[in-house]
Amino acid sequence: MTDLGDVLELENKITNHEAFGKPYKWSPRDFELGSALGRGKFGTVHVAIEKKTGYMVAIKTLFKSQLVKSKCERQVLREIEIQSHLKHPNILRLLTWFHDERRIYLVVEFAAGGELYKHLTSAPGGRFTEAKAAKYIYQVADAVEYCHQRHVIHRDIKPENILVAFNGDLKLADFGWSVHAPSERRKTMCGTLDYLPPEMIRREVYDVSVDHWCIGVLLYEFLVGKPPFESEGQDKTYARILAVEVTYPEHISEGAKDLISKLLRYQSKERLSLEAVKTHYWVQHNYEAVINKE
Ligand SMILES: Nc1ncnc2c1ncn2[C@@H]1O[C@H](COP(=O)(O)OP(=O)(O)OP(=O)(O)O)[C@@H](O)[C@H]1O
Repeated sequence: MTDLGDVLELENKITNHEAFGKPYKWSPRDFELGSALGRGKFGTVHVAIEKKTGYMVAIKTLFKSQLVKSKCERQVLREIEIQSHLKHPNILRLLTWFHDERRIYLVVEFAAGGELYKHLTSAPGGRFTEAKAAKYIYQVADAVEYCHQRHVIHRDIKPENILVAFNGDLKLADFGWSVHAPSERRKTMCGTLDYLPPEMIRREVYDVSVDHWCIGVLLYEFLVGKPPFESEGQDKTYARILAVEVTYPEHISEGAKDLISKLLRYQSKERLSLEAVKTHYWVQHNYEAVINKE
């Protein structure tokens, strides 16, 4: 099935969703809107409190006119459809959604720590300790493994798309680029330049293992403070990705290097499984150190 066919099928599902088109019981009046948490391409995110329960949430408001203008309606519908089915402690929960004439409201779990990217840039030396990086990579691998078991590829894993909960746990967010992986493998180019795997640069068909590559890039960025293939121009970045040209600063341990190098494999089939990431000796050893400290 083509990408478009896929999206149309999902759109059809949404318009047949029991909550769609009905004067749904949730409305903005159910929530006390608080301060703005940030701005995205299509609207603003506010912290809010559900009036009856006092439950704290985040509400993302999207303007329909802007979505239509940017031809992103389908992408957003896809994001809603996919995220509403994912229930995992390290995936940002979409609690409910509703819409009025002008806006779509997404009610999501509140992640009090904000973007992981900010945590990384403000950490000493702009990088995480190996213990923290191991905990985080375990949680991301567990969340992504859960997605893959449900045939969902995230395709855009990077620190900007991960939030931090009040208790310090990670919440994978931003499923705007994610897709339900059909049996046939896919060919669309997407994702962030620094995180693109070779098969996407070469515009070849790809599968869930694109996310394994991104977890390798993510771990490198956690430990070094910048992604491994970062270069001045796009062409240079592409060339370095295709050559899998990775250099490790001296402070990176052998265990971390071993794990990164087993994820950053040109051949997608050779990339370590997510189960193997979680049980990798470097992750286990360092994650235990964090648990004992907490
Ligand atoms: N659930 C949440 N809890 C806490 N802060 C959030 C939450 N969701 C979003 N934010 C904050 O609001 C900002 C904007 O989020 P949003 O998801 O709209 O945009 P984005 O992902 O940065 O951009 P884009 O529109 O390109 O996807 C985020 O950068 C983050 O700081």
